[in-house]
Amino acid sequence: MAMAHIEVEDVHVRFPVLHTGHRSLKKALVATATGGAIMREANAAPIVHALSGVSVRLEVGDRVGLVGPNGAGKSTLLRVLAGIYEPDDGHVAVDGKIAALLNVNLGFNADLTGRENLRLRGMYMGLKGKEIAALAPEIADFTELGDYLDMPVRTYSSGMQMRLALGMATAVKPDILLMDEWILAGDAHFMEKAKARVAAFVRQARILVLASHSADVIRTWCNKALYLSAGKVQAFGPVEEVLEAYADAARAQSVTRN
Ligand SMILES: Nc1ncnc2c1ncn2[C@@H]1O[C@H](COP(=O)(O)OP(=O)(O)OP(=O)(O)O)[C@@H](O)[C@H]1O
Repeated sequence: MAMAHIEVEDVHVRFPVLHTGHRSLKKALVATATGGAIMREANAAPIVHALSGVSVRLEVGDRVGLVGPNGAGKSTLLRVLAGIYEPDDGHVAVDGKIAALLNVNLGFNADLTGRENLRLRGMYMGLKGKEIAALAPEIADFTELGDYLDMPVRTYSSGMQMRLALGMATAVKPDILLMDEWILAGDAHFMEKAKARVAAFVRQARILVLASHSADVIRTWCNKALYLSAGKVQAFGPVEEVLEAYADAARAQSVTRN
């Protein structure tokens, strides 16, 4: 059986905040309580330190919920794992076939049709033309997109794009699945139909990384949790322990604020 693992070593991601009016923006950013640490240098644009020395190793069987306040770095970490962002410093090694269901235009090329996007994504995942062609009817059936499959993706609603992404990802059975929780909240009819398939698909992944603000979602799908705050790992371990650490920190912060 194919092994899968993820090794993240001292990863840093920084975003320069480019804006013509960055002097006043700088003040506004520094005043915010949440989000990555903001660094200021004289006469330079501020830099958001979205991930700041993140290290973690994930093995087969790890189903990890990413938790933390807004701006903690959860989406950034998912994008680094998906290869969408390169770390500014540090290393990421990923072994295994990855599928990323992230809410960033879902990685589609808006000018290509649904079918063309499926082909591209299949190739990106290392499938051969014949394998993609063999999957196509099942995906078409699952997505219920009908003639829309031959229309450019820019004509799709966000729900339709979600169906297309989900149809493709669930057909290819990735070793490693990276998800935002939004995917678990589609329109009622479609999710009713998709539920069994999504559940089976999430379970078959050898490693799952799921960002969510819902403790219930984390408890349902995960066996570990990683608590990020200001781009740093605050806790990593069994779900209940980490959720407790996060809840304690949130309580402490609300006491300090009041
Ligand atoms: N493209 C970008 N340009 C500039 N700053 C960014 C960019 N993407 C993220 N950031 C900043 O990086 C930090 C981490 O953001 P990220 O989206 O990873 O947080 P998150 O934990 O996913 O938040 P949420 O729970 O609100 O979705 C934040 O301070 C955010 O403002």
